[in-house]
Amino acid sequence: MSLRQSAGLLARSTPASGSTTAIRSLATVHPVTSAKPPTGIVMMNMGGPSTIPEVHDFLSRLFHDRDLIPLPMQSILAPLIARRRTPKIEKQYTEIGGGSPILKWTREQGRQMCELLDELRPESAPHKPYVAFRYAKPLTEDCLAEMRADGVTRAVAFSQYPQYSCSTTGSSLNELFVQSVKNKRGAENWGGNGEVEWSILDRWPKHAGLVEAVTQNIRAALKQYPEAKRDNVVLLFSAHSLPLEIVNRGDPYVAEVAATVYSVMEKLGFSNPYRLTWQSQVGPKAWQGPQTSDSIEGFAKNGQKDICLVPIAFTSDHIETLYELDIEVKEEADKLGVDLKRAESLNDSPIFVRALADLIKGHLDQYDMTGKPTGKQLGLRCQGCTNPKCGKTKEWMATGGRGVEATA
Ligand SMILES: C=CC1=C(C)c2cc3[nH]c(cc4nc(cc5[nH]c(cc1n2)c(C)c5CCC(=O)O)C(CCC(=O)O)=C4C)c(C)c3C=C
Ligand code: FES
Ligand SMILES: [Fe+2]
Repeated sequence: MSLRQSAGLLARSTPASGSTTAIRSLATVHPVTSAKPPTGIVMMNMGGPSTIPEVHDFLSRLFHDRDLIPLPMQSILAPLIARRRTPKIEKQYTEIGGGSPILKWTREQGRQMCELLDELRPESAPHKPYVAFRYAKPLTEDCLAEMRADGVTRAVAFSQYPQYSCSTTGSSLNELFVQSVKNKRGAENWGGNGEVEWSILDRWPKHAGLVEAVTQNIRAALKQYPEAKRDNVVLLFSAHSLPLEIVNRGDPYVAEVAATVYSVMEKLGFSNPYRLTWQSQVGPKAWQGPQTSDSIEGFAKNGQKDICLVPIAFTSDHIETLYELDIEVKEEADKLGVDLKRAESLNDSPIFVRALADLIKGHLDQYDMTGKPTGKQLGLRCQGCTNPKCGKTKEWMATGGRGVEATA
């Protein structure tokens, strides 16, 4: 299919369901040269260690993040936990081929998305993908430095988590705020005083292209079961769990994951029975359940032995699909006599890449029309939020980046 044909498909699809918020922030840029600077599309995600020697630093950054895991005496405990956990996690990344593929897939998704966007929306072309990972390179500060070198003056912060959690997208946005403030201070040292106009695409749990891409992967996985059994295979949607204390303070993630699942099932015409389960709990606290592995055991005991796993809260492969589901959970399922298969992750699915381009096009159109500095949903703090960083980030967004130093 040509890019133009793809663009036609996109034009017919539903407008972006993600909320669009916009901020204008002062940040450092080089003086703009005669060539038009690119529109920056900043792909925000947690990242993963691309190689085994990067595992320790990845875990160390992760356990230092108070937006994800608030620990007592964080600066003392985080390095200890990271060091203790490193050998086990190194082994897991070794078993899945020597590292996380998340950077490879993000770059590929970004490249194809921007190629499409240049055709779909010439008025904001050229579009350039930038990667801002929270715990692995390239980090937010690396991303901002690259944008500065390219002379970017307009950028979209694009969360790669379809469903919003304050522990994931919220953490990335808080980091973008912190690093942008540093960048602004850097600007004065550099003598530059350019302006980057930011807008934020923070969630897209029911986007038609996302739903269609997941649905296609489920249909392909179901084809691997004998026809006689196919319609009764249980679709077991599996998402990374959240500690209950985060759910109970009002985090929207669990509800938004459920919204994605229901949209996918609607698209499938409720062809199969299904459940939503939760995986990857870490540590002794209570987490959202039921757990994916317990669910398989329970279904097996009740005589349901045909199960298809569907990863639903992450858009590319990672340790939780390639190790936890494909190795650990699969081994358990085999012992229980369960015929367990898995729908592929979205990775470089052409429908998914078109969905990404469609999301950004809808977002840019909406921003150009409304120019609104903040979206309603992103502006609302959780009812149980006590994290001052969330307030400052949202204030920064709500004031369109003005008074950025005062709030830092
Ligand atoms: C939507 C996805 C994710 C949510 C929500 C999430 C919350 C969350 N995670 C931890 C702790 C850890 N997560 C780890 C790895 C990891 N987490 C996600 C996704 C979500 N996490 C992914 C995709 C990955 C793997 C990255 C890759 O391989 O590319 C880890 C490190 C691995 C380990 O030590 O087991 C930890 C720790 C918490 C505490 C949390 C919610 C508060
Ligand atoms: S924890 Fe949700 S806004 Fe702060
Ligand atoms: Fe996680």
